[in-house]
Amino acid sequence: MAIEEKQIRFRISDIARELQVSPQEVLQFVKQEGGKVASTSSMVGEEMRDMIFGNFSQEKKLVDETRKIRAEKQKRLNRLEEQSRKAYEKEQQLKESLSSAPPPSPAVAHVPELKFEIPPEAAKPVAVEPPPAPPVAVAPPQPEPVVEQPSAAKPVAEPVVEEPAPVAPPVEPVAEATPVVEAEPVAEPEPVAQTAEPEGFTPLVQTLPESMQAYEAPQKIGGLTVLGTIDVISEADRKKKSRKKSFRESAVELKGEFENVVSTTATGDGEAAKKKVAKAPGEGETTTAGEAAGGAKKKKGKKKKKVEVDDKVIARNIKTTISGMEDSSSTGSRQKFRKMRRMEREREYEEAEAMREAEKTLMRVTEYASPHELAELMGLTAKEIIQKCFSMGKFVTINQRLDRETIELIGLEFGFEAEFISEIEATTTEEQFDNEEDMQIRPPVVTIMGHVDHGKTSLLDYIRRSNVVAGESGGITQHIGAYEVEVERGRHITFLDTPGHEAFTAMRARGAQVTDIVILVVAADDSVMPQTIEAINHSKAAGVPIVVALNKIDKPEANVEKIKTQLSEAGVMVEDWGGECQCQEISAKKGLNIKELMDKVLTEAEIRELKGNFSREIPASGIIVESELDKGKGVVSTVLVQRGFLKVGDPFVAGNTMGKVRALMDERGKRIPEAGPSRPVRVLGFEDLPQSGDVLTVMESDRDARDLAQKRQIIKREHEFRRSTRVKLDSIARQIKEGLKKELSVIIKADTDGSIQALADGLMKIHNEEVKVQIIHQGVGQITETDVLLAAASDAIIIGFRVRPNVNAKRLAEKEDLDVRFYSVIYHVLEDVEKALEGMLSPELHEESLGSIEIRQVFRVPKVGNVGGAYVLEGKVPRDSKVRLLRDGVQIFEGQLDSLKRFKDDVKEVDAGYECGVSLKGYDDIKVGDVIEAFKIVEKKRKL
Ligand SMILES: Nc1nc2c(ncn2[C@@H]2O[C@H](COP(=O)(O)OP(=O)(O)OP(=O)(O)O)[C@@H](O)[C@H]2O)c(=O)[nH]1
Repeated sequence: MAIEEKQIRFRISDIARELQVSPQEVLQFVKQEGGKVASTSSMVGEEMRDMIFGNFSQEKKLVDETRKIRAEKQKRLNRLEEQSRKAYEKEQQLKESLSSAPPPSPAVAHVPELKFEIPPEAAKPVAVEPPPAPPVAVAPPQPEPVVEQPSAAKPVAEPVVEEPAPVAPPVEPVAEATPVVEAEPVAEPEPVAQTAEPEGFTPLVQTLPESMQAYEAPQKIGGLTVLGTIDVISEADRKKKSRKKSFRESAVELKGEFENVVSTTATGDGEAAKKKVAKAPGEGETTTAGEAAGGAKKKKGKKKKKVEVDDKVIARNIKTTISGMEDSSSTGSRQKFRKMRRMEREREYEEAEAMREAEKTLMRVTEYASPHELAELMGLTAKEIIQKCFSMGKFVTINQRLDRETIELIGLEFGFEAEFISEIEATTTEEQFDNEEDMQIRPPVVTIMGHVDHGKTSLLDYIRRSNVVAGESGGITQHIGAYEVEVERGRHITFLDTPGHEAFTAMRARGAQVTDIVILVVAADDSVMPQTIEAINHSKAAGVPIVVALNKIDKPEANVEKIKTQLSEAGVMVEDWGGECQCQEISAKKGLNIKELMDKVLTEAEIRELKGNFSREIPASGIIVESELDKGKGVVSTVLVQRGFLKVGDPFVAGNTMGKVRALMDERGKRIPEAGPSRPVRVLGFEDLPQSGDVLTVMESDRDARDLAQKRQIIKREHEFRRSTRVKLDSIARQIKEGLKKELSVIIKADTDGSIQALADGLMKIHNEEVKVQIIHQGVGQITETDVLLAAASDAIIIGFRVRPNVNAKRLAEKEDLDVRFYSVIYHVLEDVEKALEGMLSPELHEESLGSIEIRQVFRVPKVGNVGGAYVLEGKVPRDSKVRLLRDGVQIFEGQLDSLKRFKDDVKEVDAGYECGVSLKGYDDIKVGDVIEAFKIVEKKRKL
């Protein structure tokens, strides 16, 4: 256990998230696999996790693929981002270096031009003086300097230097500068420039006001755009749109600012500007602003265009790349999923086809059928069967009962596969078909379950007393095992008044599924108790929905939330907790909210659209709920009609007995002529006592009924006479080999929760390719009749770990021929199961019970210790036998008797029904009510 506790555990919901499937699905799977989990927040071990992954392998594959695609996509995005970041940084660097270093290399050519704006150098006045500027500018400098000035830079300096004071000059050069630039190549007079530069340039820059320096940047940015474009285009073709955009926007902004200044400074010379505009269309103001750029204009225009084109390309590229990635992740996976679904459907179809094919050659037959019966089933003559048997070396007569193997062989010879069914199944009248128009909504059949004292009887009593059909006096007084109540006008519910799950399971054990809905009563002032868990397990095993009734809410100590939590841990998630089970707080004693509870039951029934065949033409059928032998009336049975109408005078078979309906009575003892679907009715007229769960079927005639009943009796007798088909640990391997078993169902009863946990964990790990272990129920405490019934119904073995069955359970287990095993060492359990699955179970050490004694009084005897005044309940207890002391079915001590007396005399043994005095060797803490079980160990050879 210690080791297991250290194991890594995983939450079901986390696994589900990982697989991207519904947690409920995973929970269901874990439960199917026998995992002891209550809710999706329960934890499972590594092994179960692997099993889950195995089961949801397709989903896992899909998730992994999607994840891979996503990772790939992310990687590519990161790469893109990195590249664009680098490009952006590069641009920034360039921008900075250009704006901080005015006269550097190639672009420098333009830079000086920008300084034509020197006008502002005259600083503030500039702003005021713009108007005077134009005239001045136009007049003097325009012609001369322009022509002479070779490059933009030099002329700039010149006029400035030469005409320091006037504000206007600066403007002119700007205006001219542009044309000059265009004329650039023409310009020769370098010397001029040389002289001008040294004086004017430096100081100018230095004196430039900050604002102006800021304006320089835009100009360069004009160039920068170009630079940036080059870089961005070449390097960052996968640049992230947004970042690029922000950069471009900022550049445009700066440019805009610059243009404003320029346009305010250089106003008049529209023609030149116009020319340029014409040359570089679409640039509008930008082009006008670019006037200073002269010869660079063309280039600029071109480059601008290129930038745009490239931007589009980049945007497109990014878009395609991303959409491509999205495609592969979402559309791609969707396609895959669709493909998978299609394949799945195809597979399902193929399977169904194969099933249909197999059905054609399937022969449903009882064990020990005769050649005559086989011939009928296969559409042959009995002669053919007998001949075949002869050819196989078997000499049979027409009515001789054949064993299983022979039937299988004969079937194979004629191309049929034998499926063995019970005598009742075999003799159930042909398959019944229901016409759609005969099907009508029928009342739900409800069983109330819950722990002792949680209020089942009180609830049933209340319902019986109060919810009787309006207008009728008195409630239902007699106990008949089932009754129908009218909850509201026209809406009925049939209650199976067989509290506890014994009846429920007993019926199921006989193949009768009667209950549609289970009301699980839990006392809100108590907690979810062992029987509550049992009821949940039983309902789930039968696939019956549960409606929870949280009872005793009138009590101040009622804690509804606590119960809901415990229920969720037990695998019942109530609706307001997001589960599927409806839940109603009630007080059975005070009759609080019972109507609401009934409404919920009806809602549940509506959801399930419970329908019955209400045709009067078909032979009715029903289930025996309870039977008794009445001194005056003979056999009286409560029958729950399931199909058609049961009428007085109908001949019928019920299990192995038959009869004719002499009288029908309702729950109040009133005679009625007929009873339809979901109606419980008392039936008189049976020849013999039928068993709960037997199916009653109306036959054409008395004779038919008698024939069928006799046939069943014969088959049953043969069955009983032959071997049992119950699953046994020592024969499971054979059954696996024969393909009869695919899983070993186990019920664990143990002394403590810890033992159960350890056992369950250990057993869950045992599985091989052909078979797995499934724990269908587990609980603390002695083995009860309910456990035995559940084992019988589910064909399971019972493992008692340091616990024993009570007397009734023991009897029932013997009667049902169930394999109940007792252990006190976990390792032995696991070893036995493991070996059994491999067919290697060694000769079994079988324990034979000799008898049991109940302690009824305890005496303190000086020097001896506690001595029990006891009574032998059953068997014979020898003095020297091994014994175990049981308290409430749980083993407290195992050892030997110290003394066994009758009236102060030591005796060798005491028989059942006699009193005696006992003491145990090495243990004297005996208590009233303890049971001492005497047994011996015998070695039993393994059956094959
Ligand atoms: N206060 C209160 N007591 C209740 C309520 N329902 C039942 N009881 C009491 O709880 C006790 C047990 O109720 P039962 O109806 O006998 O319980 P049960 O589940 O049928 O018990 P078993 O038949 O022994 O399995 C009785 O004393 C009831 O009076 C309720 O709603 N409120």
